[in-house]
Amino acid sequence: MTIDVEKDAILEEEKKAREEIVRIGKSFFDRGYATGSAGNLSILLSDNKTVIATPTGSCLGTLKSETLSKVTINGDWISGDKPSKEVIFHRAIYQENFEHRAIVHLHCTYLTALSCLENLDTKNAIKPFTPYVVMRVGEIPVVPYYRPGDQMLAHDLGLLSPSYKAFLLANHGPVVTGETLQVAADNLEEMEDAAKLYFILQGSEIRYLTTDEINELKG
Ligand SMILES: O=C(CO)COP(=O)(O)O
Ligand SMILES: [Zn+2]
Repeated sequence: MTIDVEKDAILEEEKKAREEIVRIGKSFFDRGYATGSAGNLSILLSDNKTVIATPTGSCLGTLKSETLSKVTINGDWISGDKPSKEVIFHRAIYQENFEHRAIVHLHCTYLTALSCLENLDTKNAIKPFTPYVVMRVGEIPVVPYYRPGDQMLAHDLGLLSPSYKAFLLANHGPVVTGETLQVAADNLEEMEDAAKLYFILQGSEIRYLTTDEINELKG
């Protein structure tokens, strides 16, 4: 590839990433997964150095492609509005595992409710009772509570990043990764539905999947 063709491909990739963030942010907001200015989204570009992220305080329903934040994976703010205060943990997740290409963090109702329960199993927040969460994300470790934007969130998520695809921040909400932003969004929706079912099933005796059934899904 000549330098010009290469440059065009990079610009095209960045344009698509920006459009994807705007489209998926609006979809989350329109369907009630995101409210007010909570939550943040990001995509790591194929250079493994550049992250396009939602600006701090932005409403996911009204994002603008040209004002999204562009930062380096090391934390330098290149352009756009001021990045999300959680970009620090998005960067840590990418830095520790390049298989994660996009991240969704929301305060969606059921997963956030789940994150507020005492005595969660910190190794896996959703004990499997349906197959899809197991198939799509596997186990979901719980990160202890820290205030939003705290460096410790980045520290803990960075340590977990090589081994997991999704995480639950205690008393806060989910962080979900994917090989694309659409995959991360689909993973989050599957988790949100499982958390909803978990609350609907309170008071009923749940038949959890057996170890054999879970292992078969991990295949
Ligand atoms: O969800 C949020 C904090 O955890 C929102 O923060 P930002 O507006 O800085 O992205
Ligand atoms: Zn948050």
